[in-house]
Amino acid sequence: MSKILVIDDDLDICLLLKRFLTKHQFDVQVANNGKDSLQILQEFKPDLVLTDFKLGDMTGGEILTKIKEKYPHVPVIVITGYSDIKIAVDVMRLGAFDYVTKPLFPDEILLTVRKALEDSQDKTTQQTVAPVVEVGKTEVNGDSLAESTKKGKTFRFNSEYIFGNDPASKELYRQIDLVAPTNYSVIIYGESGSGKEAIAREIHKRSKRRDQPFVAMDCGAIPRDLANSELFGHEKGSFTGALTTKIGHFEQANGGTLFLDEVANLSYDVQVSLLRVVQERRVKRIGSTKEIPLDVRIVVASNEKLMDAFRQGKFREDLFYRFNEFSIDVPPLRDRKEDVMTFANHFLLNTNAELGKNVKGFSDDVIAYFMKYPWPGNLRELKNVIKRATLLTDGDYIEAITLPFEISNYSKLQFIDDSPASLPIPEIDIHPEVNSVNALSRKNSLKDVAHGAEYEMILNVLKQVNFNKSKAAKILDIDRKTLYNKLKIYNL
Ligand SMILES: Nc1ncnc2c1ncn2[C@@H]1O[C@H](COP(=O)(O)OP(=O)(O)OP(=O)(O)O)[C@@H](O)[C@H]1O
Repeated sequence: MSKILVIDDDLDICLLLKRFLTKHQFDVQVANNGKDSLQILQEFKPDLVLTDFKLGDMTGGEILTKIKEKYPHVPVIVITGYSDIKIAVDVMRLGAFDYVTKPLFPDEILLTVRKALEDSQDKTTQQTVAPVVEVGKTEVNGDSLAESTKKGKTFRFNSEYIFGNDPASKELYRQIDLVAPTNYSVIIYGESGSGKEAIAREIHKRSKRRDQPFVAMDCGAIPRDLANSELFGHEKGSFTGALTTKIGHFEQANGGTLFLDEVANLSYDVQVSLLRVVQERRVKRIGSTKEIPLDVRIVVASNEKLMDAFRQGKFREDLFYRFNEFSIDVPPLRDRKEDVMTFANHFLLNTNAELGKNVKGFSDDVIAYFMKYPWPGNLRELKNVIKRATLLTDGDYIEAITLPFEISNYSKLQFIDDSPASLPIPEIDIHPEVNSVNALSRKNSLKDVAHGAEYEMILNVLKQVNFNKSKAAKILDIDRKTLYNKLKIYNL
């Protein structure tokens, strides 16, 4: 039975999550603040942590960093506020496995929890990903999918790679095709969630090493003092706390590919050791004199250009040149607009299979919103939006009401007015429980019209004063507290 630690300062949420997860055969403990959670972590040794981003005594970033310092292999799922996509991007950078947004939906939580546990198991057994499943470019064949699900053919969520049609994507895949069969080291640059790890796996799958292990290490999430032993391994008793012998990632990846995500985060000392291992193609576990010959292809990823990092003295120049045999720039999703619906359909297909649903596609409004929105969290954000929307959809098509506020109101939230002709904007859904399908039936009530006018007024004033809340409250002739309450209600 997998063990889960739930951290939230809201006792009701803790209770609900505990009940729900226990019902699904998990062993659950809860903590209501950061300090207690660290204590429970040590004693309970959970397989997974589900934590709210805002705790009374610590921020989500702090708690995440602390967990990752001590328990780098424990996947952490962060619960974020409804429209906190920037926070979501940040927590992913800090090493969260995934994030779920409020309001919480049990099925979504369960899906993410299962995926995280499955993924961490995969990592410990060092298996490579499931084979690529070819899917149609823009159409979702719900029936055949439901059929295959019925027949018990399993589609692993998140595990299939698809190719887009945007010229930027075509160029990207041409480069993958070129470099994959070689033994070159590769640097993959791209924003968070843009698909760097997916590309590294694809390179591995298309190489002669495909039957050997693919090992991924998130250098951003590993604390400095653990990085050496994670990479190179250690012998039992070689330092305090080395209770057993550990095989490092290099050895685990021997014959295959080692993927170092966020490589610029490795400390300078670790970079020195890394360079030695890469040059000599031999590794020694910490505390051992035995040299183990290596045949490992290295693929690294970084958010920032390594050339800049070495110019700033953060990254070793010689290591940069070792890795830079080939480099790939992954375009952000907003720069490959032609692919948005290809990926959307792909994620819908997968989510349908996961949930045993048969949602056929997207309404025209949704497609228009998707094309307009800049997707700061890239493919990861798109995937999460679709997971949630599919869950909320009872009909055949995903409707705008199931989208997060910041997507369905994106144009309204911009300073520049968009032409209404270019994007049909339905009424703003003013309720925090925007995802609730019931909200649809309330759209024409007098109360909603009043709320709508209030919302517009507040938003306009906020824009005028560049979102300075004190000034806005003054102009609106309300006190700051009232303004804050209204911002909360309107999810602004
Ligand atoms: N070509 C693709 N086809 C299908 N799914 C994809 C593709 N590329 C990325 N994804 C999915 O998008 C999500 C984000 O991708 P990935 O983890 O590779 O991004 P990343 O750039 O490595 O993120 P980070 O910078 O946070 O490490 C994953 O769930 C991944 O499965």
